[in-house]
Amino acid sequence: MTAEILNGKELSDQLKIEMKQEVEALKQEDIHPHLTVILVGDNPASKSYVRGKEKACEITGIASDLIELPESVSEQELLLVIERQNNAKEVHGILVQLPLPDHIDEQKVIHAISPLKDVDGFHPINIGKLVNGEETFLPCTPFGILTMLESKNIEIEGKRAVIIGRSNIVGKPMGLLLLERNATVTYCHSRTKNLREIASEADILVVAMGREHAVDGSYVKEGAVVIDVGINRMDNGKLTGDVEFESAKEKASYITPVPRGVGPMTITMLLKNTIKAAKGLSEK
Ligand SMILES: NC(=O)C1=CN([C@@H]2O[C@H](COP(=O)(O)OP(=O)(O)OC[C@H]3O[C@@H](n4cnc5c(N)ncnc54)[C@H](OP(=O)(O)O)[C@@H]3O)[C@@H](O)[C@H]2O)C=CC1
Ligand SMILES: Nc1nc(=O)c2c([nH]1)NC[C@@H]1CN(c3ccc(C(=O)N[C@@H](CCC(=O)O)C(=O)O)cc3)C=[N+]21
Repeated sequence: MTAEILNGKELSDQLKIEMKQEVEALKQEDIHPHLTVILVGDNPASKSYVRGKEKACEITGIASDLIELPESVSEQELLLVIERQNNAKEVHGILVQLPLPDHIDEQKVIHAISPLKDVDGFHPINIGKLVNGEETFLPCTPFGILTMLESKNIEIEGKRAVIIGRSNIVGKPMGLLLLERNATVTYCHSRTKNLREIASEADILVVAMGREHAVDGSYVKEGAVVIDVGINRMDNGKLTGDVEFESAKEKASYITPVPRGVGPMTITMLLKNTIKAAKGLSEK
């Protein structure tokens, strides 16, 4: 089998056209969706993601502010900046770009963001809702992956899903979302034994390890759906995933490329959550 490529860039572009119309309609009702992105330090990768987010906001007509703080900013000062955004009526969504410098407690910062403006879906209240299967802001990367699966009518119910990676922002919420949709979910991580054996039982294999080409075709069951979340910069400057694309493609039914796979969908779901926040707050 040779896989069909799940083009996240193309799907993102389509969704952005729909969102642009939705934003225009909201503006008629005097609701102006507005996202604030807070960037600490000048990590080049973070800067590049943030630029992507600003561009996507511009395309869809969402207002975006970027607050850049120096690497040396104190935790207290950052918390104050967040508090101000929590209280700013015109701001619907707040995103603090991760990772943060070592002297700042990431969890403390995530706790400080109003759950109503937590468009990343990282606040413990929103994670709790996700665990309970209640309506909430879905974390953008898993939400984007789900949207890609749905766009191809890929069945989830009853399927065996294997997630490699258990981070709070990707692996864990991904498993919860698939479980909610009645998949049988297995989490793998760095202490997992027989990774290849477990992975090759998956109907849906999600790889979020942050290790260039750690998974190749020998980990993929014939006909499986392979989702590559990894973003790794190679020595030649190009981006590549956690999956060795060529050999995995020969066995999969669907596969996401890197770049132009999951990454663009993550940003698009951020916009979706911002629109949702704008609608929610306006109802109050
Ligand atoms: N496309 C997108 O939109 C996004 C892409 N990313 C990318 O996805 C990747 C993962 O990100 P993130 O979840 O934040 O990463 P983390 O580094 O937080 O987590 C990596 C996970 O992979 C596991 N892992 C590492 N090595 C192995 C191994 N040899 N065998 C099995 N499991 C292993 C770790 O296990 P343990 O817990 O035991 O340490 C951990 O759970 C990165 O490349 C990141 O850049 C991230 C966010 C969004
Ligand atoms: N609070 C917070 N929320 C996040 O959602 C968040 C974060 N912090 N920190 C870092 C990770 C990573 N992430 C990506 C977003 C888009 C692409 C993306 O668009 N990638 C393009 C390539 C972009 C390029 O060429 O540089 C692609 O895969 O095609 C990748 C990765 C969001 N993250």
